[in-house]
Amino acid sequence: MGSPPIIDGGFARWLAARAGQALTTLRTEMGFADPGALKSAGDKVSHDLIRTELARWRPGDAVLSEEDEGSRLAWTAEVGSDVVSRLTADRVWIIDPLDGTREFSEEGRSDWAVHVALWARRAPTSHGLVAGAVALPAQHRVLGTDHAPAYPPMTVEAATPGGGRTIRLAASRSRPPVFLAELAEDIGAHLVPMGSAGAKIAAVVTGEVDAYIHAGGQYEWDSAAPVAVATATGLHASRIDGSALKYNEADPRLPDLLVCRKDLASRLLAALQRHSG
Ligand SMILES: Nc1ncnc2c1ncn2[C@@H]1O[C@H](COP(=O)(O)O)[C@@H](OP(=O)(O)O)[C@H]1O
Ligand SMILES: [Mg+2]
Repeated sequence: MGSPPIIDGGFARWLAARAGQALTTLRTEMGFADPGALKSAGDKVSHDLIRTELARWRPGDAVLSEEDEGSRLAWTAEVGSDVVSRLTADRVWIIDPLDGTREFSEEGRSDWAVHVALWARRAPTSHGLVAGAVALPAQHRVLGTDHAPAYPPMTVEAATPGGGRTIRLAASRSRPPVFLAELAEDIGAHLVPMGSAGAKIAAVVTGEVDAYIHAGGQYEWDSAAPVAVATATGLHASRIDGSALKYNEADPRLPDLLVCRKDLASRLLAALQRHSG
């Protein structure tokens, strides 16, 4: 095997793709008879692969991974030195080895992903993410900041003044925000249930849906890599109150977000203000 790309964006794509291949192989080998075992094995195989490659190729960088012990804890004096090291590090890889774990364990579903993002202290962006890749192995694609996808094409109806195409809103198929059905009805939007934050943000990036709204709980690794890709593409990404998404915070909880086409952001933020309070 040759060396991976030196540039961080290319390296993130390489790493996410490799983990995605390992997950695809695992799904084939294990089958779907025991979903619990498949989920656990998937988390472990992908996490171990990513951890090993990061230790080998980026030994000086810190890592925040969903599958690390204690990763969900906010930093306090009692929490171990791993957490402290990422808070003083200049570069931190934020990893979700398997996003959409539930869907990964269901035969025929392709809405699961591998997330690899890099946060840097001296980043020019407010979210601090400088590279990222989202592998969607069952969709045979990897989206990455190294070759940021083109901005999603505007439909003919949306481009027509007064054109009233229904907004397509992606949301969690298992844990949608409690207020979302009402919000959708208010703005005449159509809900598209889907698993995995990465798969939903990828659907916004490719123009399959117009927006993704989440609230009620999530962690930095659920959105870091897909938000890096979405913002590199030029899409809007923020908290649902419009404030900036922040990564590598002492508390890794990042419970809500809005990712959407720029032209929809003010309308959706106004609707969120009416419904999410
Ligand atoms: N209320 C909640 N609290 C914590 N995590 C949540 C959550 N709702 C969604 N998530 C996480 O966000 C990711 C996407 O969720 P969903 O598929 O429902 O949209 C999943 O990541 P994992 O699959 O990595 O656990 C899920 O665990
Ligand atoms: Mg996740």
